[in-house]
Amino acid sequence: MSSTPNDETGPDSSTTTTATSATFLGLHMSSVLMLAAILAITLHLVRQMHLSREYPPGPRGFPFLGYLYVLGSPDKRKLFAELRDQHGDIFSFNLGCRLVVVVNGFEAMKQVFVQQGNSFLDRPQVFTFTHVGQGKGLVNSSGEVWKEHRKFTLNTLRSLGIGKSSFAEKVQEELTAFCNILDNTESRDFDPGNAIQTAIANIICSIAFGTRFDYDDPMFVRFLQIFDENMSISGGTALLNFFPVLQHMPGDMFKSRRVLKNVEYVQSYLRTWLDNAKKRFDRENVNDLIDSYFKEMEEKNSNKTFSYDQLLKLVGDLLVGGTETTGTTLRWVIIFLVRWPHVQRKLRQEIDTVYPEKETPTVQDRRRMPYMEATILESQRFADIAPFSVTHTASEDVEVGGKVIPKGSIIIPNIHSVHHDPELWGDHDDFRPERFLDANGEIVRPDYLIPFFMGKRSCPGEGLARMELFQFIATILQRYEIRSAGKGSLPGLKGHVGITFTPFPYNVRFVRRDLPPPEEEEEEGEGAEKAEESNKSDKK
Ligand code: HEM
Repeated sequence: MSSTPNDETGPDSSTTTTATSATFLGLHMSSVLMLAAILAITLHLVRQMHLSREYPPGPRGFPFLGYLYVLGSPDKRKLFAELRDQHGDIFSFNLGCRLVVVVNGFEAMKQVFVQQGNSFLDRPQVFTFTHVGQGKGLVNSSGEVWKEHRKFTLNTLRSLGIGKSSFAEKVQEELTAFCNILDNTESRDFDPGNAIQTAIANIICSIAFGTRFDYDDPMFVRFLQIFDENMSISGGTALLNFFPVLQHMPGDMFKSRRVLKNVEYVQSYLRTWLDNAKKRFDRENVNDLIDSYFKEMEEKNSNKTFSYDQLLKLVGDLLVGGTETTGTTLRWVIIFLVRWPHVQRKLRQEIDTVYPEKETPTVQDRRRMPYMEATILESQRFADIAPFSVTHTASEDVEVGGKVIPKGSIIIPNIHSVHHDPELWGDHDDFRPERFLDANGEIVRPDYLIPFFMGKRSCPGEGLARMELFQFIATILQRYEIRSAGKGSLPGLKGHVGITFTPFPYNVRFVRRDLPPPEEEEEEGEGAEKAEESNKSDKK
C-alpha cells in the first residue's frame, strides 16, 4: 500500500485501517529517523568545520573516517615531512573518532613538551595503552600511577649504580658471553640480531631480578620470540586506537587478539619470576629492582599505587623499553661501521691508543674517547630508531601558537623531523661523526639531539643505554674487525618503520683481530673501498 500526503495528517484519521496505520507509522518513524540522522550529520560536520578552524591546520579527509590516507602511507616520515611543508610545524588531522596532532621541529617540540609539558604528560586512552598496556606500569600509565612508578624507577636505577663502574662490571660479564657467540662464528657470515637482543635483555634481567639466562635457554628463547613477534605485529592494532568498533570484528584481522594473547603469555612468564623472587625476598638484602619494589610495598612509603600487578607491568616495560631500543641501535651501528669503514678504522685506532695492553674498556674512559662518543651520537641521530617517540595526549585544552590542542587528542612527537632537519644539521643524509666534534676534537652535543626525547617523560633508561652502547661497541671493536658478508654484500640502510625503525636482517663477519685472517678473506682495504663507493649511490 502506498502512502498519500493524507497519511501525514497522523494516526487519528477515522478512515485509516490498522494495516494502513502500521505502514504509516513505519514510514513516519523511518522519515523521522532519517531526518534525525541527516540533522546529526549536518551538526557534526558544522561542528567539525568550526572546530577544525580552531585546531592546528591539516588535511581533514572524509567525514567520520578522517584522513585515511595516513593509514596507507608506507613511510610516515615522508608523509609527515610533506604535511609539515604544507601546514607548518604543528599540524593535525582527524582519524576515526580521534584528532591526531603531529608536532615537528625542535622549537615546536620544546614549546609543547617542555614549556607546556605538564599538560602533555599523559598517554591517550586508546587500545594500545588501555588494552595492550592495561594503563599500568610506567610506559602506559598516566597520573598518580605514572608519577610514583617513574620516581621509583629513576631512584632504583640510580641506587643500583647504573652508569657507574659497579654496574659496568655486570655489562662486561654479559659481553664475555656475547663475544663467545661471535668467536664461535669463526669469521663466517652471521646475523648478530638475536645474540644482541639476548645480551641486552639479559642486562635488564640482571637489573630486575639479579639474574641472567643462557643464550640457548629454551624458555628464555621462546620468551624473547614472543616479545619480538609483538613488536612486529602490534603496529597493525594501531587502527583500533582510531576505530575501536573494529575490535569486535570476527576473526583476528588486525592481530589484536594475538597481541593480547602474547601479552598474557609474557605476563604469566614474568609472574613465575616474580613469585620466585617473592619467596626469596629478604628485606635486609635488597639487590635488584624487584626486591626494592617489594620493600617499598612492605614499608608502605608514600606510594599508594604500588601493587603486584603494577610491578608485573613495570618489569615488562623495562624489558620492552630497554631491549628493543638499545638492541636496534647496536644493529644499526654495526651496519654503519661496515658501510663507513674509515669510521671503524678511526675507532679501532682510538681504542688501541687508550687501551694499549688490551685492557677491558670501561665506561669511565668515555671522556678519553671523543671519536667513540661522536660515533654513538651520530648513530643515534642517523638511525633515528624511535622516529615518533611514544604518543602523548593533552590532559586539557591547550593553546599553542594561536591554535587549540584539544583535551584527549593523540599527540605524535616527530623526532625524525628534528634529527633530519637540514636547517639544523646541513648534510643530514650523511653519516659523519665529526659533526659532534669541535676544532679541538672535543665533543659538542647540541640540545636538538633528542633520541631519548625531552621533558618530564623522557627516557628513564638513557644512562643505561649510553653505557651499554659504549661498552658493546668498544669491546667488539677491540676484539674484531667487522667486515661485510661473503662476496662483499653490504647490509642495507633501509628498514621497517614501526614503533621503532629496525634494519632488515643482515649478515656480516666478525674477524678476530688477534688471529691471522681467514685465508679466503679479502683485504680490508678492498671491501672498504667498495663500501665507501656504495654509500655515495645508496642514500637512506
Ligand atoms: C638507545 C636506547 C633507547 C632509546 C633511543 C630510547 C628512547 C625512548 C623514547 C623516545 C621514549 C619515549 C618518551 C616519551 O614518552 O615520549 C622512551 C621511554 C621509555 N624508555 Fe627508553 N630508550 C632507550 C633505552 C631504554 C632503556 C635501556 C630502558 C630501560 C631501563 C628504557 C626504558 C624506557 C621506559 C620505561 C620508557 C617510558 C617512560 C615513561 O613513560 O615515563 N629505555 N625511551
